[in-house]
Amino acid sequence: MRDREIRDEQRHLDAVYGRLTEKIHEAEYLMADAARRGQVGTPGALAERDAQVFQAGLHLSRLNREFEDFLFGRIDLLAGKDGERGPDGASTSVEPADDAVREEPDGQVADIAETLHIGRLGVLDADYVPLVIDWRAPAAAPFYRATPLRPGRVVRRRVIRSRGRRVLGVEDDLLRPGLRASLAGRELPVVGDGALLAALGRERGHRMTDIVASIQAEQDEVIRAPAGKVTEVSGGPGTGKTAVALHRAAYLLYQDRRRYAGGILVVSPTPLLVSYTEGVLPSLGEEGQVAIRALGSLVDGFEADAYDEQPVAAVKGSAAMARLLPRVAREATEADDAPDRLRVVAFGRRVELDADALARVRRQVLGGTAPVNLLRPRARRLLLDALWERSGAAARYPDPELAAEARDAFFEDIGDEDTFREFLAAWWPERTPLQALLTMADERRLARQARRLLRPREIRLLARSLRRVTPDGRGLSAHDVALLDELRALLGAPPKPARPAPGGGLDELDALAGVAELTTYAERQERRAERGERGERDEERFDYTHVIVDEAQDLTPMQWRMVGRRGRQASWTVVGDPAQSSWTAPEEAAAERRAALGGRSVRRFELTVNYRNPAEIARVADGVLARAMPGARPPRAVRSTGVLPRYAVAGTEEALPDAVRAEAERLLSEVSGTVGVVVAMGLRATARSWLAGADDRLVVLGSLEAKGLEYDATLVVAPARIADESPAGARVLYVALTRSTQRLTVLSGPGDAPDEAGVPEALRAGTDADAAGPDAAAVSGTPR
Ligand SMILES: Nc1ncnc2c1ncn2[C@@H]1O[C@H](COP(=O)(O)OP(=O)(O)OP(=O)(O)O)[C@@H](O)[C@H]1O
Repeated sequence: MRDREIRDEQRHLDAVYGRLTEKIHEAEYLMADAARRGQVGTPGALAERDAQVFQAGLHLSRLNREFEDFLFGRIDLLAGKDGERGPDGASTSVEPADDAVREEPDGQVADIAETLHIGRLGVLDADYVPLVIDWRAPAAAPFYRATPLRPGRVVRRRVIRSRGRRVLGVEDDLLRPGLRASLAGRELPVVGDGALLAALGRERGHRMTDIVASIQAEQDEVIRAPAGKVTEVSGGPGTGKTAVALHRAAYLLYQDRRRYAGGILVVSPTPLLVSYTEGVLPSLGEEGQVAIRALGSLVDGFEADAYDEQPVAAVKGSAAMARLLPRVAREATEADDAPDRLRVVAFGRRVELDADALARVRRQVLGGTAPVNLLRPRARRLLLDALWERSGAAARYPDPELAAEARDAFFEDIGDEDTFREFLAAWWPERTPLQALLTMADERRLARQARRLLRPREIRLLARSLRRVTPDGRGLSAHDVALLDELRALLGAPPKPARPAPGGGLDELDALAGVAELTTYAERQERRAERGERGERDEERFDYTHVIVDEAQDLTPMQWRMVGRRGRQASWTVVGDPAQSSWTAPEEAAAERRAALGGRSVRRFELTVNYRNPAEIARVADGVLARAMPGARPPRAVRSTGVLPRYAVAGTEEALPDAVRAEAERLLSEVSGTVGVVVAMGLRATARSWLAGADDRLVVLGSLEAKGLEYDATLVVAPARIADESPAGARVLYVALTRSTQRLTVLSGPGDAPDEAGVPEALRAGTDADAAGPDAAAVSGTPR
């Protein structure tokens, strides 16, 4: 029966590829036709050509891609209630018709009225009959949502596994097990079980894969939630928050491409998580439509390449910085070598402003409300005012009209003089955010500015950490980047250098027709890079239509402010888990988060199933969670492997390197996929040197870098050092323990106080809290 069913699906897939081949030929014809039009040369024809090339090119690149599993699902449905059909050719009703199921003496019977195949893109045959329904289309929703409790019209759900053009296998679920259904006169067959579990057990690589074939009902609710306002998703580790957020981006694009194309920003905590996840959207057919950026690369022109230790991070991320930075920005114009005297010649006499007079004018200028760099015209005017005053000329013109005329002439003459202009440029220089940030490395100056905002120790830490930043922006941390963004807003953009007149074809088209609509985000990025090479700066984007924040529990107040600036008009999807937060002042962050989301109403979802960790590993992590966040209810692990975590001990500091190597080797031999070695941030570089030259399936990570990632096997080294590294250390340890899909080894070092079974103290304590029972409080990895 299995072979017959596979042959049936193969026939369908052949028909789909047949149709795709026709579409590819159509698209190629359109491309060739567009090229001919290109020779006409009028702007209108060019714009039309560009649109056509864009559409055809998009189509071609999607169709030509040999998707591993272009077609992955099928649902067999009862007749629908209203019998209406939607634009994709499928019936729209979710509920079965009243007479769809017949009662017979030996039970319920029904005929399958409609069969839909679900895939990565929709494909219609030449008669507009759907061969494949796009997974994001409303008609595909029952594939993900139907449950035996609420089956709707779905009788059988089938997951189809294929490679290239070959169907390899099928797995069925019966949603109405009591019903005898027939399809084309034959009883509906059911093959295999466990499509989800098969997906979860597969080996992991260094890139995340999509989950379209096995999205679960609670996840589907989030993916398809209406886009208005704020969609907030909480859930413990491994519940699919990141996966769901990315699939939601693809769904929004499908829903309203005009609105969202190129306008979705995904904010990720680390560059590692960016590179881990960035393949998912292209695999869903959305190449280059979504900007995925790490917090440290959110401000154009800067790239964080350094890490702040926890006490420094705590200062830089805190809301106090939002009060300190305006002072820094205001004083950033005061250069050490600024002139302290202004001399001009007016009416044949020397007129002069001394240091005191200049200081008075500076205070007056700063009374203005514009960003600091934009106050220069005000500075010019107030300096001229002061000079006019000082010249005493006003007294010579009793008639107010004549006085005003003389004053205007004075302003014009003096204002245009080279000496005055040079003075102004030196006295009120334009400052870049980086220059302003670097002024904070001066501890004495910072101490004055930060009075009553920071403690002396905090001031010292801050100034010291900024001394590592070079004038060209190397040595910045992700926290510094948020400060730069704040300073950029406070200073205001210096006037842009005049753009060269539009030259090449595409730029010209942009200018003509606002063709941004017609080009892909990737194309625009490429051109942006080209412009960058030519030394032209593009304006940074702040007008995203949708902002997705991953690992939202970790954003500091200053980072919320930075992200908030990019989504003033946007709708939001915010996913996170407070139990994994490495940030220590949650209330402060919550206030800035509310401000960033701009008071929009919030729709909350919670994911409750852990798809990553086997139950054996989840149990160990749950113990640590109970200690890190008493009362938190962990997510439920769906599978078990029968393999318990392993505990190993290195009794001395000297024994640690060999033990790490041995345990890492052991895990490499036990799994065929990736191995992550997680150590305290302070041990990163050393641990990398211990494992230099190891198999490239192995990665060494600092605890904070492990956020969001997963490995077939994880080695957690010296847990107490991870836990002791910050006040949020126990939560960071919880993150480290929840990275594995198959195997976990915990290696105790000196200081971990392992018991005779090798279980370190940090993991033992959890069992006490376990005794309080799982229902100790109604919290599940996240507060309700
Ligand atoms: N419905 C699903 N079908 C198959 N795999 C799934 C499904 N949901 C989640 N997964 C897998 O579970 C793993 C965890 O997902 P993901 O990284 O999105 O979780 P998360 O909630 O973001 O975790 P964390 O909080 O630890 O960052 C991934 O490998 C993902 O592919």
